[in-house]
Amino acid sequence: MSLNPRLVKESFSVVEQHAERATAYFYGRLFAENPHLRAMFPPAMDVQRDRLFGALARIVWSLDSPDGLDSYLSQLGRDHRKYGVLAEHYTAIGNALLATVRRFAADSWDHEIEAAWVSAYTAAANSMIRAADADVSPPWWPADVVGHELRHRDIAVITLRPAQRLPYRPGQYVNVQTARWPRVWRTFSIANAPRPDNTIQLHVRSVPGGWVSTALTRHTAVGDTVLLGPAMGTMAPDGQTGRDILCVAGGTGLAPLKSIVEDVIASGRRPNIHLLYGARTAAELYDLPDLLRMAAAFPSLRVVPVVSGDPSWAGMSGGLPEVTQRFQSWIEHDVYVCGPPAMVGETVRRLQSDGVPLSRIHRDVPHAVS
Ligand SMILES: NC(=O)C1=CN([C@@H]2O[C@H](COP(=O)(O)OP(=O)(O)OC[C@H]3O[C@@H](n4cnc5c(N)ncnc54)[C@H](O)[C@@H]3O)[C@@H](O)[C@H]2O)C=CC1
Repeated sequence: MSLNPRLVKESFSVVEQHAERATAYFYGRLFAENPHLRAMFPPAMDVQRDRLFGALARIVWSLDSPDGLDSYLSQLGRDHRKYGVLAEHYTAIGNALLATVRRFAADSWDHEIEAAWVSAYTAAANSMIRAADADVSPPWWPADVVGHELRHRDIAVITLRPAQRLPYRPGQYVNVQTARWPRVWRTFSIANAPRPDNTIQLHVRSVPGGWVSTALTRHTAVGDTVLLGPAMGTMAPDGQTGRDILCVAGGTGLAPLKSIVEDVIASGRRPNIHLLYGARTAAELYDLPDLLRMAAAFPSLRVVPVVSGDPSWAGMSGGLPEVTQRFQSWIEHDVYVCGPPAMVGETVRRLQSDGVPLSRIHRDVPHAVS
């Protein structure tokens, strides 16, 4: 059976128009046919549904880029070990997925499309299973909370010490589970470059209705334990380019960029680094004192705090996408952008229209932080 990305993409673009109903149908079908699998999922399925569809969309639209797809599937396969997923579960999931796309793309469905989906799913599942089987690291890491600072009424900087070393690259994120909400995992970026004592820091804003973010900011203290999944994500710094660096950080989107900045500094290279760090109010610039200390120690780092909604702020004011354009040209820079999705999208659009090649702009795919 050969892969036929075009047929899979065409039929998926029809299913995408009914994303919400299709994911509800998928899980309904999966649990009706395999009731024992329900216990592997969290009680509330809303975020899980979005995640499934996001991952599926990313896989389908990358079918023509085998290298990127394979590394994504390998990460996904390794990450799924923390749910206790076994090879046989992929058959149940594949059956429910096929039933779902068949139903929602019914008008154009035929044997050829069915064969294209079966072969794409089989290849994807095999990549995930292979990566999971080959992984000798733990499926998850218990980590002690060794520091908890509430820096703003709903933003905490939390320091964790995993029981075993958790390997990661700067710019990556981890899934986190708290004792308060078993089986509910949410992603947060690691905010520091790897340290000799293995501690990692997370920047967490509690969002309305956010189970894990609220548990971490309001109901977690030094001495508690959380669980961490393996590190994921592709926004790693490219040490080879020798170019200067621009980082544009919105709110707690600062976390992965701080890790990248620390890593560049630790590498001994001294490119000029501009870090534009934006918040709505001055009080929400929760990490500014620390960033200013870093800038004082490393003159090649320039930190510019930017506030978008506080008339009493005497420093640079405005929205990050527009403020980014007030400086010199960034055409020769490597650029990293992280923060609320709309801010990231608009900043990238403006940089691109100013002539910064997309290949030098790094952003990670959005992930649920709640
Ligand atoms: N905590 C973490 O580890 C990570 C968080 N993120 C994401 O970063 C974001 C941080 O959110 P908050 O701290 O609540 O940020 P926020 O809503 O307080 O905004 C931070 C900055 O982004 C700007 N901004 C917000 N919405 C905008 C829009 N529509 N257009 C242009 N600019 C806009 C604001 O003006 C401000 O400068 C979340 O979306 C989160 O998912 C991303 C990666 C890691």
